[in-house]
Amino acid sequence: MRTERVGGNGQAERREPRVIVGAAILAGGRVLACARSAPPEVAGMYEFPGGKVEPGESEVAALVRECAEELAVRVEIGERVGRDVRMAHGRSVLKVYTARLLHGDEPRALEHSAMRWLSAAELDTVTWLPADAPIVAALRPLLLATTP
Ligand SMILES: Nc1nc2c([nH]c(=O)n2[C@H]2C[C@H](O)[C@@H](COP(=O)(O)OP(=O)(O)OP(=O)(O)O)O2)c(=O)[nH]1
Repeated sequence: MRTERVGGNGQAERREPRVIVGAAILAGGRVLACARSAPPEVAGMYEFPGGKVEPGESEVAALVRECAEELAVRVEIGERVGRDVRMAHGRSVLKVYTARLLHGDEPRALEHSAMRWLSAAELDTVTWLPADAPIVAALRPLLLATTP
């Protein structure tokens, strides 16, 4: 996917959208949802832990790094969940992967204001960031299939 913008020389430049990765951490038929603490417009809304992929970094490496930074956990990254979600008029794209906790690690909300483990039936009990809607929809059958 590419977006166009007009550069300083007045010509259209093409640039790849910024990739944002999110981890749908699954355990016991539940997924970990994390409440953003900032910025104010989205504070309290839920998301998947993650963030921007840095230049030269793989999506999996970015997820492993973000989960360590935000939750102090080690994770194994699994398959994609849902589709690519275009955000910010195509300037960025959200990609979510399943993940599982390793070595008995327990997430701690180092950067989020709250965390909740949600079952399929509880997915709609929090307000997700708008871009996450198609991912949450794709997660529902996955959670139902893995409910213990
Ligand atoms: N991590 C994450 N970000 C999401 C989700 N849904 C969604 O719209 N976003 C948006 C919110 C932010 O605008 C952007 C992620 O940016 P961020 O600020 O969290 O990224 P980052 O951790 O790399 O932060 P920074 O280093 O730039 O401060 O993507 C989601 O489920 N998870």
